[in-house]
Amino acid sequence: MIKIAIFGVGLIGGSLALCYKGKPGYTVVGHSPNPKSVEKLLKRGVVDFATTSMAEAVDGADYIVLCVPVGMLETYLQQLVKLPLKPGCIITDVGSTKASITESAAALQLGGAYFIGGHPMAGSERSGVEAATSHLFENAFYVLTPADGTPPEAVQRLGELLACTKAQIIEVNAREHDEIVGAISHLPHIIAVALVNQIRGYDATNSLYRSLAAGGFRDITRIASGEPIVWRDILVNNREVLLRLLRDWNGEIARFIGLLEQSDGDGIAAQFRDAGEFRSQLPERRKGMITSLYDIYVDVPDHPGVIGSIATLLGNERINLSNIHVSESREDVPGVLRLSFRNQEDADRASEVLSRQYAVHV
Ligand SMILES: NC(=O)c1ccc[n+]([C@@H]2O[C@H](COP(=O)([O-])OP(=O)(O)OC[C@H]3O[C@@H](n4cnc5c(N)ncnc54)[C@H](O)[C@@H]3O)[C@@H](O)[C@H]2O)c1
Ligand SMILES: O=C(O)C(=O)C[C@]1(C(=O)O)C=C[C@@H](O)C=C1
Repeated sequence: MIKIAIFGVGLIGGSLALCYKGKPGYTVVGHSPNPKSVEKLLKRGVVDFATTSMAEAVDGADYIVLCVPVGMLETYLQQLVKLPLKPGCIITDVGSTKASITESAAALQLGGAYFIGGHPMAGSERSGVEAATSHLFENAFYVLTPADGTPPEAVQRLGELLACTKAQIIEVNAREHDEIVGAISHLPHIIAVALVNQIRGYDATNSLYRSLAAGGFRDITRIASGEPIVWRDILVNNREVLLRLLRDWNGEIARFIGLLEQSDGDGIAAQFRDAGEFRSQLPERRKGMITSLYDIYVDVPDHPGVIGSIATLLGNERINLSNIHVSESREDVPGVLRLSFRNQEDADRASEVLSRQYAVHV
């Protein structure tokens, strides 16, 4: 039996737990310092066992996964290595920054255990175990940041464990990770929050701002609803990288101010062209997505239950849906659903079944 101890069973810890819970050969133990949370975890059935005791959680554990906010990682690691750990035990984390924890771990005496930093490039603006799902990591990149000197066998063992997440494992240097993820994740979160707060200020004296806020504002600001403590810790931890990125951001904004001052329409259009071209090259369907999915598009009327009836039609034919995305959800406009399948055969069969009732495009 492989024992996995998860510290901090929230969105990410809970989603990881669900990847193993109920799979033969695995036992998942959840830890929380709070007895009420322990009760909740057991009640929700996210873990096999839950405890407030660190020692009990790590006793005999083959893997320990730290899923607490970045600001708590080092403290947890220091406490853990004082406990008797199973020889060969692999400790990993899921923190959104990697340099500081990887460097702290390298400076600690881990006994017979190994630390390998980890970061699944998937998540949500939601938080807590209520938002956890076993599919969260499917097709996403999962970054590992082993320090120099970590035995390759240990990295391989962790990769084998994480295969259950259906994510694509990739090794990246911890500092390079923080530079890149600072730019593609942390900076966008700052921009989203700053933008929402700018509009919040205008809305304070005229609530038409919130009333008229439509798709564009929602699309760019979803991530402004991230969990405040989680994001506080990430930004403070990656402060130096972010200060550099924000100075570059000021340059981008200054460029727009200049173009507008000059009424330089061609310059503005060129900015949109360059951005659109780069954006069209991003993996489209989901952050970090790497494997191809096979898509079909279905026009659907805007009424409740339509997604359920499509899922039922597919379920009746035993066609597995991998992903579903609502492309248009305004009240007055029929929606377009993008349905993704694992292979062309499933996509073709789904197309045939659904086209009996709906307009289907491939
Ligand atoms: N949210 C995302 O999109 C995302 C994606 C990838 C990685 N991460 C990383 O995953 C980790 C967890 O984030 P999350 O989104 O699951 O957050 P979450 O709030 O859903 O879960 C955090 C968990 O840690 C516990 N916790 C919070 N503060 C604690 C403290 N002081 N002491 C002990 N436990 C504490 C909470 O009770 C909860 O169980 C963070 O390090 C974050 O950087 C987040
Ligand atoms: O999709 C989201 O809501 C996320 O914020 C996920 C996201 C990201 O920025 O892409 C956020 C933090 C992570 O550490 C990894 C992924």
